[in-house]
Amino acid sequence: MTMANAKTLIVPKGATGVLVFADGSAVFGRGFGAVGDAVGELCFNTAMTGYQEVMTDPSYAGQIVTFTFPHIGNVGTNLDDVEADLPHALGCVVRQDVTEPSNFRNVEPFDQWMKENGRIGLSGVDTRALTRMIRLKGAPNVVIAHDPEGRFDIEALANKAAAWPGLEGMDLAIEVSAKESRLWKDGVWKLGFGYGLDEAGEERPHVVAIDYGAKNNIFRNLVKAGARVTVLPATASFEQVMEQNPDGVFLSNGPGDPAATGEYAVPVIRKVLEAGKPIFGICLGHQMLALAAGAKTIKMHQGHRGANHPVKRLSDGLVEITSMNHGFAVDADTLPANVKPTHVSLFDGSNCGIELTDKRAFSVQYHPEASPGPQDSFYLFQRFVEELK
Ligand SMILES: NC(=O)CC[C@H](N)C(=O)O
Repeated sequence: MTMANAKTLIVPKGATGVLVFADGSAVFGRGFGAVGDAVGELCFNTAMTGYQEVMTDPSYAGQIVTFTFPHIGNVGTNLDDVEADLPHALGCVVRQDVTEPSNFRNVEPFDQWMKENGRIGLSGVDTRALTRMIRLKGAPNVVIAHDPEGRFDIEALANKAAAWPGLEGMDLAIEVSAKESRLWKDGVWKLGFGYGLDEAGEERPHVVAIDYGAKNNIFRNLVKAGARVTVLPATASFEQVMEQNPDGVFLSNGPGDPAATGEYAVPVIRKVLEAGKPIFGICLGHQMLALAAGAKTIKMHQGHRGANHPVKRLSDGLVEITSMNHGFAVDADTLPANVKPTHVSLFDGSNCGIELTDKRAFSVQYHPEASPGPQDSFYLFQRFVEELK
């Protein structure tokens, strides 16, 4: 890993990719995937598996992911491990070069998949050193660039990184959300019985999900727990939500600053609460519920991204091993009297769950659908769907 100042920088021989920081420092390596450059926030993920799920999680919009696990791409890409149709992370930084895929499920090599989807990769980087740097200084704004000829104007790229306003104050949900309402069918078909009906032919409880950048596996889990799901765009009005005749409302995960998305989402959620409809939120959805209840969210120093985050359930002390991906958090000190904290991170004590004491609404900061535990947190989907029956 080479770091130097933009003015004195010489691109090392053989370097075809680079990460450029706003202060002009740079990390060189080998580019893969798409050619070009992209600007965003650099964050690290410590998960040892699931790179395709990470790359396709819409909550990574506006971000470049550096993986601490060295072997990324070695099982290629497939049609199952996707949280959305496209990768949403802008790019990724990895230790080892991407090798030929070796897996029976592989349909396309990782580097080719990245290229086809316009996503930039950088390999040959000491990603653990990069991670330590982020831990020390916080998540930086960077440009990732790939040029097979190794021609990089570092100063121009540094200026681009410096000019990017950063995730704070940025609403990205609006960009990645579904544009139209639709029925969620995938999981129901896979379970082998008709849409809307359960095994006994009974109507399933109807969950109306507000999509701020939802991961597909959340809907699969709602269906698995016994619900049928209608997905609405992030900007859906209270009237549009109620038109669907929901038994309950789900608030999805999503990218960007929750406070920015909250500007249009919170008034809708408050009305849903007043109407007495049960609510369940995950990640950004958790932050939305907290904001609607009157709490505040804050930007974290480095965020939580990985698949082994221990979370304590306060009701009985049970510890769940969870998957996380968030760079903002609900400020526990701002929770109003009618909001009870239900879960807490054992890494840093930050809030990981809430419940409203005067309404049927609860939410978690982590991802119960991602199942690293593996099933530690599925009870949340069951609890919500039972509530609706
Ligand atoms: N996964 C998510 O929903 C992330 C929520 C929010 N964008 C954050 O970074 O905190």
